[in-house]
Amino acid sequence: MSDLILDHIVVRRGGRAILDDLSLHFPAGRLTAVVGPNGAGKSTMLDVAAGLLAPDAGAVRLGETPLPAIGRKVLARRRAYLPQRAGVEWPVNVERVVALGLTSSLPAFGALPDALLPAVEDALAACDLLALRHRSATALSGGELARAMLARAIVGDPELLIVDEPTAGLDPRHAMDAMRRLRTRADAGRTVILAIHDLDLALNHADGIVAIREGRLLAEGPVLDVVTEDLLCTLYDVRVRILRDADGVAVRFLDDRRPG
Ligand SMILES: Nc1ncnc2c1ncn2[C@@H]1O[C@H](COP(=O)(O)OP(=O)(O)OP(=O)(O)O)[C@@H](O)[C@H]1O
Repeated sequence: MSDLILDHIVVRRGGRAILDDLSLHFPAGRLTAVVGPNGAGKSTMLDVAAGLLAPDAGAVRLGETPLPAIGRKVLARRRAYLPQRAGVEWPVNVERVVALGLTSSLPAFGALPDALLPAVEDALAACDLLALRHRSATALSGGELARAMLARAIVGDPELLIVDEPTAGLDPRHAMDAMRRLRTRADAGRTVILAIHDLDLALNHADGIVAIREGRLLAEGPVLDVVTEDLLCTLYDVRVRILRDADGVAVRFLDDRRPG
């Protein structure tokens, strides 16, 4: 199992640096939540971390090995990446969508190869999709599709799992289930990175936090050490209360502009 290291990453678009000298360390065996306001650079950073976007400067390493030195096929086996707004263009059924996380080539119709079935069954069960396995992916609700996409990302049990907003559109039970799945992968030694706006989920399930604002690192470290009301206030420009009790942590944003 390998840590993922981002070393002085710069990405420029339209004449400005959208990632500005960003250095990060994502340890193996940890679930790290990447947080920050819209446009902070989270998805861009995940694209770089996944090896899908070459930075204008800096380097990414998985363990000791620079990502570009890992062959494309090997990298596809070692890491899974679930982008924001992942979708399905073709009316293939859910179990086939999930199986495509194990192999890049699969006939559009007919039974799945036996060798793929155990892992596909596990991923379908983990994401509460067994009852939907024969449904066309183009006929799923938004949350059901998000679960199918997460199942596809986890089905191969990759060493590096990068997921962008996997709980967006999920109801509370399925969102918590999704976080628990990611937690389980991290506990099994995988390097798990997720971008997320739901701070309650992030704070209650992640080990580490990376806070990014305007393409720069604002804070990084264990959740309990790093996340404070001051940090969240600086990150989002909103007053914040962090409430703690025996059930966990909750973040309340205080709307100063609320009428009345
Ligand atoms: N191809 C591009 N050309 C110009 N600007 C871009 C391009 N891609 C992204 N950006 C800009 O880079 C910034 C970072 O975008 P990114 O998608 O990484 O943010 P994010 O933190 O994931 O935001 P969100 O929370 O809204 O998903 C944004 O201001 C975005 O408009």
